[in-house]
Amino acid sequence: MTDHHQTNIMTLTRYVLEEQRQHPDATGDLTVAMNSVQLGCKFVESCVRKARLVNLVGLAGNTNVQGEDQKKLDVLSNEMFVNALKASGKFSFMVSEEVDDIIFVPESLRGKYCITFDPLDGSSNIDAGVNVGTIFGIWRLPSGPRATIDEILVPGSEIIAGGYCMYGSSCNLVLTFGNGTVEGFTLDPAIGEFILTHPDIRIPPKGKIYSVNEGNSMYWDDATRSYFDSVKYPSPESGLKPYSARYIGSMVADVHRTLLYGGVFAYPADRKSRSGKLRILYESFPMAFIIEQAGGRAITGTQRVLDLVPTHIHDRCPVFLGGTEEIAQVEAAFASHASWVKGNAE
Ligand SMILES: O=C(COP(=O)(O)O)[C@@H](O)[C@H](O)[C@H](O)COP(=O)(O)O
Ligand SMILES: [Mg+2]
Ligand SMILES: [Mg+2]
Ligand SMILES: [Mg+2]
Repeated sequence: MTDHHQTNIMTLTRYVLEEQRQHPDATGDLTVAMNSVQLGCKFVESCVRKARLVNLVGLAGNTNVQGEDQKKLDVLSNEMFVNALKASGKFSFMVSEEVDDIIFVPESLRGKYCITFDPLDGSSNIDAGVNVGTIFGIWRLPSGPRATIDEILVPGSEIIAGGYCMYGSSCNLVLTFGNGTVEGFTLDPAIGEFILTHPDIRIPPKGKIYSVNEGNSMYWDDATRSYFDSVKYPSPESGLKPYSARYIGSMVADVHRTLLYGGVFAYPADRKSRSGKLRILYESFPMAFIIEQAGGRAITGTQRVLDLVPTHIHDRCPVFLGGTEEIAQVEAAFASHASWVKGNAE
């Protein structure tokens, strides 16, 4: 290293290659697959930066399977990811938030993985220039190119890689392969490479921030209300201070802050959205995987998120994720209001 320049840098590609070397039977397929993910993220990052200047803000004029109005950037990001991922030759099929059905890759380009992704998360924020992101999960298909959809309608714990990229004041890609570490990379726009800047991220067991759309609180169940009341109005005897509230409305940004600073992020079920809002395969599972690998927990209120088995590709689930102490308190709130939950499930 010279005075100011680090020359032995850990890029994302180098990191993935080094991971691969830990596994003597590895074929390099995951490295190639990750390169196509990186390409998609760099493309979206570049589009997000110039969106206002090149008229990439606003609606595309279509709705997706969730009934959401697609933004121009939702559509463009989706197309970029689909093309880059297909071209890698490592995926047999894909599930995207923006595409109603499974995307099957042409036979000649099929590989042993499936990828699920939310190409642009938090897209309602895009027109205001607020942080957005991409979320992805990678799955090994036991039957490889001959796999059927059943091979990803499996418990979330079978995911093999999860990550997100946040297009914010900097562009950060956070990734785990499930070996108990979560690594954070920052894009150096000068060389177009993601550089390891946040090695081995650990979520604090207890934080000071809660993150939830409180505008939905009139629809909450008693367990959810009692948990959030407990962080806002700690009993005087406890000597605890109330938590601060932070809510951006981009899951990637809210989870990223929770991962780094600690606390709790939630999108609970409520009387309006009986399964919450976040989609299991490409929002809840990858984020739950990252949070668990960083030492935290992710639950629906009553169940570990990664124990869920979706029945449809766009299924949703409630999510509470954060530090171990916060999630133990959420669990306690749901246990003590179990009768409410049971009564409503019937
Ligand atoms: O579900 C999300 C949106 O995803 P999307 O833009 O559709 O990929 C999350 O990013 C946000 O956490 C969520 O949209 C915030 O929802 P509200 O609080 O506005 O209901
Ligand atoms: Mg959407
Ligand atoms: Mg999303
Ligand atoms: Mg999206």
